[in-house]
Order: sequence, then C-alpha cells, then structure tokens
Amino acid sequence: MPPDFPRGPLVSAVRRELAAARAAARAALMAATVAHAEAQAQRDAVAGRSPERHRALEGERDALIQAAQEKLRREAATVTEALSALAGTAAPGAAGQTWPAWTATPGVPGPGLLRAGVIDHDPPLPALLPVLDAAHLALDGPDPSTLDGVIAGLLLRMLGSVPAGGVRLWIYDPGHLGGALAGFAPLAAAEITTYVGPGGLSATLDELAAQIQRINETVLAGEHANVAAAARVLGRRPEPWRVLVLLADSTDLSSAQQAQLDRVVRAGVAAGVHVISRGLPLPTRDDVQTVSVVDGWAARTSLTGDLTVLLDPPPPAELVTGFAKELAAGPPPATVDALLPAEFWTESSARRLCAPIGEGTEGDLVELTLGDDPPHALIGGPSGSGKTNLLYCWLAGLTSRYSPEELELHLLDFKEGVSFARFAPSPRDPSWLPQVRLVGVNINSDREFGLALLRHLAAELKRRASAAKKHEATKLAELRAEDPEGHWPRIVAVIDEFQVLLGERDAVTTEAVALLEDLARRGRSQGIHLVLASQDVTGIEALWGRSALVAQFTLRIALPKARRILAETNLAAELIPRHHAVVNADSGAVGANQIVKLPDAGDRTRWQEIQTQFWTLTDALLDPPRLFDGEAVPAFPVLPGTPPDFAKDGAVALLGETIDVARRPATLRLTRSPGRNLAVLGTRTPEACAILTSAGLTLARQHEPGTADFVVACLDPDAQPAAKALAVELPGCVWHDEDSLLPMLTQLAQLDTDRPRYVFVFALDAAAPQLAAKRGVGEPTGHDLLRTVLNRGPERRTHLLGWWRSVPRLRDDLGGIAARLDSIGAWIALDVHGQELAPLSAQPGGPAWYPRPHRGLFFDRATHRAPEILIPYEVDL
Ligand SMILES: Nc1ncnc2c1ncn2[C@@H]1O[C@H](COP(=O)(O)OP(=O)(O)OP(=O)(O)O)[C@@H](O)[C@H]1O
Repeated sequence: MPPDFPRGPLVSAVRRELAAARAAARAALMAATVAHAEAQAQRDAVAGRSPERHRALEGERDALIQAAQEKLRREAATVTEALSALAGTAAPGAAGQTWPAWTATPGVPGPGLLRAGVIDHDPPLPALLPVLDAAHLALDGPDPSTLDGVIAGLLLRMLGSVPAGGVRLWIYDPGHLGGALAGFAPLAAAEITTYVGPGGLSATLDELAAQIQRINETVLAGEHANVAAAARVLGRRPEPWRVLVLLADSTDLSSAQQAQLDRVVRAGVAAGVHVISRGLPLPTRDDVQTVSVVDGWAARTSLTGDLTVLLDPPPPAELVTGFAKELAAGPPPATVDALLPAEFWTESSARRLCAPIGEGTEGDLVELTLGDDPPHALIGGPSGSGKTNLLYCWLAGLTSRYSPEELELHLLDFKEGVSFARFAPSPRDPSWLPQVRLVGVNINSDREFGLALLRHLAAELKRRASAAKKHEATKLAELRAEDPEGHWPRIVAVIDEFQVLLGERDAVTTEAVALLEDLARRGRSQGIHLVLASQDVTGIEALWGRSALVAQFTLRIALPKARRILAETNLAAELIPRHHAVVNADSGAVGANQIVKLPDAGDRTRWQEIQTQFWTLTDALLDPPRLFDGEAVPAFPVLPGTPPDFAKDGAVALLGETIDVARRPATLRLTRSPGRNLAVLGTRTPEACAILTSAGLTLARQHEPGTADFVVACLDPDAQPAAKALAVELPGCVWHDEDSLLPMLTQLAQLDTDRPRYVFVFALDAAAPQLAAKRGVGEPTGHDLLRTVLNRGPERRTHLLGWWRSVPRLRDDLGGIAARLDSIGAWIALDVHGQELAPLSAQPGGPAWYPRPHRGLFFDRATHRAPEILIPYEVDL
C-alpha cells in the first residue's frame, strides 16, 4: 500500500464493496424468486389447459431462472474480482500472502489491512482486518489456542511488513507465561518484543499510557491528528507502532488495570498504540474490531458482518522463529568504508571539521561538525551502547578527510580497555594514525593523565591566542589566512569516560574543571575542540551547578538509553534501536534530532589497512604520538653525552617520570641550601631502589670523575643487589653496610669538605637501634651524627638521599614526635597514606594521597606548590 493511502477510506471501500456484493446477490435472488412466482401463477392459471402450453410455460420459466442465475454469477464475479484486487492493494506483501508463499516485505512501507482468512464464498475472498493506525482487535471463541494461532499470524504479518523496529510488541500471557506466542521470543533480545510477566501488567499499561501522553505532547503537539498523519507530513514514521497483546480474561484485571486499559484503548490508535486481546472484551467503539470464532476455524468479524470467515491456519512454527531470529539479528551492519571519501585528505579545516558518522533515516550520510558552532561535543550512552564504536566512526570520517596538517587528535580513554591503543605504535604494529599526537590507554587509575592533557591544551590555547593577537585574528580561519606558513591544525581532544577524571573531590578535579571551563569557552575560536564521552553525565558531581560549562557542548550525541545528554523533554534516546544514535547540534533540543544508524567501525584489520593507505600519502617524517600507557614502566632516559656544568646551581637528580605530555622527569636540584636532602618513604623495595639508582646515575653524570664523592650504604639484604649495582656505577664510590655505618656517619658529620658528596642509604631505618645506642660520655649517638649530616650537610655540598620504610621511623631518626623535619626538603611517598605525611606536609592533615602500584607522590619544598605523581623509572644495570 502506498504510504499515504488513508486507511479509513479503505476500510469504508471494503465495506461498500461487500455491501454492494450482498445487495447484488439479494436483487438477483429477488428477481429469480419473482420470475419463479410469476411462472407458478401462470402455470396455475393455465392448469388444465393443453399440455403443450404447459410445457412452453415451464420452458419459459426455466430460461428466466437461468438468466437470473447467470446475471447473479456475472455480477458476483465482477465484485469478487474487484474485491480481490482491492485486497491485494490493501494487504500487500507480507500483510496478505498465504503462509506457503510468505516472506517478509519490509520495503513495503507499513501494512494496511492484515489478512486473517477468507470469506466463505465461491470463489473465496481474502478476509482482511484493519489494525495498525486503524483499530484495536478483540478476539473471542471457544478454543484459546485457535485464537492464539490467529494472533500469531497477524503479528507475523505486521512485523514482516515494516522495517525492523517499526513495530514493538508487549505480550502479556499469564496463562502460559509467554508460551502461547513463544515463536517471537528471539525478538526479546533485540528489544522488539517484551514478555510481560503475570505481575507486570500494571507497569506495562502505565508505560503505554505514558507513551501515548508523550506522543500527544511532543510528536502530535496539536499539529497532527495522529501519528499516521504526522508520518505523511514528515515523510517518515516518527514513532514505532506499539502493540499490546493480552492473552487473558477479564477476571485477571484489577479495576485500576481495567481503567488504564480503557484509557489506552480510547487514546491509543491516534498514537499508534494498539491492543489485541484474546478472551478479554474491549469497549465497543468504532475503532475496536472483533473476531468471534463460531466453530472450528469459522468466524464472524465486525468488518464482514454476517458473512462467514474461514480463518487462516496458524503460521508454521519454523516460519515464525526463523523470521524472528532474522529480524532480531538485523541486516548485516555497514562497515567503516561507508564513511570514507573517494579521495583521502582533500578537505581544509580552516572553517570547520565536518565528517559523516553513519546513515540517516533516509539513507543519506549524517555529518558531525566541529567549528565555531558547534564547538564541542558531549557523547552519552550506557556501557556497551557503542560509544567506542561511535568514536571510531567519527575518527574514520575525520582522519580520511583531513591530513595531519589540518587535524591533530588527542585521545584519552579512562575505561579499563585499550580502545585507542590501535592508533598508536606498538611492537605488533609500529604504524600509527598520522593525525594522532597523543594516546592514553590503561589510565583509569591515573586521573593525572587527563589533567596533563588539559594542561597541554591550555598551553596550546595560550600559544594560539598570542599568535592570533599578533596577527589581529579573532578566529582560526583568520589566523590561518594571516599566517599561511604557520602550522595551525584544528585540535580535537577526545576523553572517553571523562567522568573518571572528575570523579573525586580533590585538587585534580578542581584544576581539571577550571581548565575545561577555559578550554570550552575560548577553544572554539582557536580551533581546539573537546569531545567528552560518558556513561552517565548526571552522576558527575563536579559539573553540578556548572551549566555554563556544559552549555558550551552544543553538539550532543546520545546512544540508546543515554541519560541527560539531550534536553529533558527529548526522549529520543529511549526509542532508538541498537547501533543507532541521536545527533543533535542544538544542545539536545527536541526539534533538532537526527537519527543515525552507525556502521560497525571496529574491525582492527581494516583500520590497519586504512592507516597504511594514509602512510602512503605522507612523505614527511612524522614523530610518533605520545603514548600514555598507565601500565607501562618508563625506561630510564638516555642521558646527554656531555655533562652540564652544575657548579653554580647544584646538580640535578632525576627521580622518575612525571605524568606529563612532554614526559618531563621529576627532578631534584641539590643546591647548597638547607634541606636539600631526599627521603624516600615506604616499603616497596624495588621502587625505592629504582628512585635512588636513577638519582645516583644522573648525579654521577654531572660531575667529571674524581670531582665528586659518592657513598652507598645498604641495611636491607633485599635491596643489596640494587645498591651494589649502583655503587659499581658511581665513580670512586665507597660502600658501607651495617658494620661500618657509624664510622661512615662520624666521618660525614665532620663536614670537612666542600666537594660535592652524595650519600645514598638504603633502608636507613633498619639501623635505628644502632644509631640510638648511647656511646661514651660526650660522644654523639649515631642519630646525632645523622641529624648533623642532614641539617648541616647541604651547605657543605653533602646531600643525603635516604630510604626509610615508614614516616614514623624517619621521625624517630630525626628526634621523635617533636622532631623538626626541615632537613628533609624533598620526599617521595610510596605505599604511605596521605595523613601519615602530615608532619612533612604544609597541608594540614597531609596531602590527599592513596598509594597506587608503581606510583610515588613527590614533593620538593623548593619548587612545588603541591605534591605531584611520579612514576619510578625502570633502570637496567
Ligand atoms: N554500529 C555497530 N554495529 C555493530 N556492532 C556494534 C556497533 N556499535 C557497537 N557495536 C558492538 O557492540 C559492542 C559494544 O560497543 P562499544 O565497545 O563501542 O560500546 P561502549 O559504549 O564503548 O561500551 P563500554 O563503555 O562498555 O566499553 C562491541 O562489541 C561493538 O563491536
């Protein structure tokens, strides 16, 4: 049936034709009866006359009867033919085919009438029922299983006549717990069918009533009489049909349920919500059709009146399940290739970035734009809804259109996965996506990586803003026009699961929000675009009350069941099927929805091929992107060949890597100021050893051999191999152990030299009993000596870099509870909690720090406002 064929007139036409057929039959019969009566009268009148006359009259009578019957046959045949043709148009394809020939015909837009059987007539006529957009249906009869078979047939016809997802079913079957229509079960997984349990009817009726109300308010909105009319105006169906199948009897319904059902019946048809009930009478209304089984498969329907309808047998079970499985699986998804242009890297990003992400409802490609408006995007969808795939789609569209000169990508993924790892070089595949400048993977417990990216972008924003000022440009397009030789690509920073970054009430969140605010506000004109994806934006406490920040993200993309990505009244995300998204460039306003079907863009092999193709287009030697890998241990850096001259400012120890885009090392400058010592705190031996070793190796490189003294002492057998290995690397190093510790401290405490001297002590706290022991009268204890070295050493260029396994032990070594810890100007905490660091911290109660594997918290009083995270290097000696 053509989409704009109005169903009401069609039903009337069928009614008219049936009435005409009946009238013609009655008239012909009447004529024959009259002829017969006349002939009879004539025969009586001439009774007794001549037998010839009698025979002639009989012949005349038979001829008249035959002619009347012939006329009846002719007229009936014409009407039958017309009705059959009409039936073919009214119930095309899947709506009308008999079961042996039945196939789904989703290309036929929307079923008109549905075939239920044939009218008992010679020749038989299809008996059709109006349902979708026309009526509800109440079936009754002696045998429920017959009716269930009829319902199964009607449902199959409906589902097979519309595109996947065009009809949604709710099946309430308290008697058989869904068994009566079990063939449709595969559709449950695809969310096309919902089986309503015995206790679920009220909720289902409420849900449908709410849907009707929503459709009235937001879809019909006083402009359309019903969804069918809206569909004609829009050229597409804005809402699926919803069909509630009730396999119940009236005693199953409470009065509240009955009242709600009456409401649904009353208002449902206009909203495309229909009820098909078996055994449960529906109110008598024009838009309630009935089917009453009289005997076996013979029935009367409200449309065919007193003509008997012989109902079709139920569709074969394998036909139903086969179809349901196919429908649930859906057509094979499109691939990433659907998003690639005929020619790569031909677009300019001067004004905007524009790339398709999938197919719209009309089969056209839907594009996402980032530029002055909309500048930033917010993507939402629960876990598994396809956010990563959506990002892949977008990245495929962007990277195939814009060369690395036009586009730079920064990709961070805070979930426990490595979705972006494929875009960075790896031992398996050393190539990378040329536009990608930074990739973050396995960073879910290191929110600082997110902060590092935002700081990096803020610095870039500043650089661009000052270039723009210099060129008197107000936006990127102008800057590029004024400075054609400059490298001003648009930057897109994607942060997947960004709620992790803002997940704590701490300094990281505070700084991240401030940076986001600045980038969101000023990034638009400087070509820096943020794409933030999250499972649930509502849960992000840090964004509460920051509507100005969220408002900058005018491009919203909602995956199925996404919450609060679109405007509150915009419920489109609730309705879209799997692998679809709602794209809305107007902050989620109802009128701006575009529904997109997303291709499956996850195929790794295909991505590798695409990446290889990109590489053939670039002859420049691109630097590989920076890879933040939370699980990787940074390698000890290759140090420069010529040692710098540190005579004036003091040598610098490298202690590990900071979490920073530029891989900045954590440094400690050992000047002649008080407190220039280091305490490493905690029980993680390998990490403590790695830190002291890194420091030792780097300090040694900054002095010509023989111009500095190195001392290594170790009091923990587990640390001895590392300590010994370090001692071997340090020129002229003097080794000490437990036995020689006191003489060592005695000698150091004399402070009789100004030569640079670096003292590395592993597990110093293990010597506490020895250091505390009283010695001869007037003789300082080991602790006294240690304190002298720490307090007075730096001024004489003697620096102690020690490892204590707990803060209290450090404190005990420095004088107990009331000890001053000024001599420890820098510290690194490993498995030590923030509050334990209170004595060493300017922050009351200590810094917010919960130990994490292979991370340290580093604070240098001379350079830090707040402590920073450090990752110990892997040092291979
Ligand atoms: N358009 C699509 N076509 C086919 N398969 C898809 C599509 N979108 C997603 N998928 C598949 O669905 C699964 C979940 O998708 P994806 O990983 O993108 O979801 P997500 O929202 O990022 O999930 P999570 O947050 O749990 O990682 C994947 O197996 C993916 O291949």
